[in-house]
Amino acid sequence: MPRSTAPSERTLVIIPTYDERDTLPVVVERLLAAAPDVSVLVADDNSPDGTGEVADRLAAEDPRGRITVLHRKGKEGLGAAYIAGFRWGLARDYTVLVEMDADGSHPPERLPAMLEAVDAGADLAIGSRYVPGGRVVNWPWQRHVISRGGNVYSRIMLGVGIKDITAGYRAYRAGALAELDMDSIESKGYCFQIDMTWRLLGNGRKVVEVPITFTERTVGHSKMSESIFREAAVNVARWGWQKRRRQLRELLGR
Ligand SMILES: Nc1nc2c(ncn2[C@@H]2O[C@H](COP(=O)(O)OP(=O)(O)O[C@H]3O[C@H](CO)[C@@H](O)[C@H](O)[C@@H]3O)[C@@H](O)[C@H]2O)c(=O)[nH]1
Repeated sequence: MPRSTAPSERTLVIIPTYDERDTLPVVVERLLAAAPDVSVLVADDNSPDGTGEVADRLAAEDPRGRITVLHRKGKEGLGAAYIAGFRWGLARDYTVLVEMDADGSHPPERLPAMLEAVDAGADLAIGSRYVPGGRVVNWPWQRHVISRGGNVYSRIMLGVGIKDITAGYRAYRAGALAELDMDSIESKGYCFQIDMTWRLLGNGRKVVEVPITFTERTVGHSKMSESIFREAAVNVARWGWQKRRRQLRELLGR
C-alpha cells in the first residue's frame, strides 16, 4: 500500500481529565475504534477520583502502545492541561494535535472528517455545533442561551465569522501551534478556545468548521464556573477593543 503523505499522518489526540474515571475508558475505546492510527495523550491533573490510575491501566492494556498518560501535579484548568499536551506533542513531531473532552460529548466518530479538513488545507478544524448539520443534544435551555450568547458576543466583539468559537473539539495543524508563544496563553476555561482561535486568525491561519453532534454528558459534571464565564467576557472585550484601537491608528496613519 502506498505510504500516506497526508498532514494528519501523525495525529495526537489530547484528552484533559479531571475526575473522569467512568467516562474516559468509553471515550478512548470509541476513539481508537473510529481512528485506530492516532496516538492518545491523557493529561490528568491528579484527579481525586483516580482517573490517572484508570488511564495508566488503559495505557498498559493497549496492545499497540498508543496511549500515554501525562500526570500533572494538580488542577490548573483545561487550558493549562492542553498547553502541556501541545508542548509534549510538538516535541515529538506530531503533525496534527487534537483537543477532545473525556466525557463523550465530542463524537470520536467525527474525527476522520476533521482530519480530512486539515489534510485539505485547514490549520484549525473546529468540531462545530452551529454550522448546518451540527447540533446539541441534552442541554437545558440555560446552557443553550449561555453558549449561543457567548458565540454571538465573541463574533460581534472580535468581528469574526466563526459560528462556534468556544467549541472544545478541535484539530490543529502542528505548524500553526508551533508559531504561538505558549508561555503567554493564560486563559483557562471557554476563553482558552476563543484565545487559541483568535491567535491563529491573527497569524493569518485558516480556520474551518466541521459539523458535529455534541451530546451532553450523562455521567460526572461540567467544571464550568462563574469565574470561567467572567474570564471569557472580560478578555473578549479587551481583545475586541485592542483590535479596534489598532484599526483606528492605521486609519489615522500612526
Ligand atoms: N486536566 C484537567 N482537565 C480538566 C480540567 N477542567 C476540566 N477538565 C477536562 O476538560 C474536559 C472538559 O471539561 P468540562 O468541565 O466537561 O467542560 P464543559 O464545561 O462541558 O466545556 C466544554 O464545552 C465548552 C463549550 O461549550 C468548551 O469551551 C470547553 O472547552 C469544553 O469542551 C473534560 O475532559 C474535563 O475532565 C482541569 O482543571 N484539568
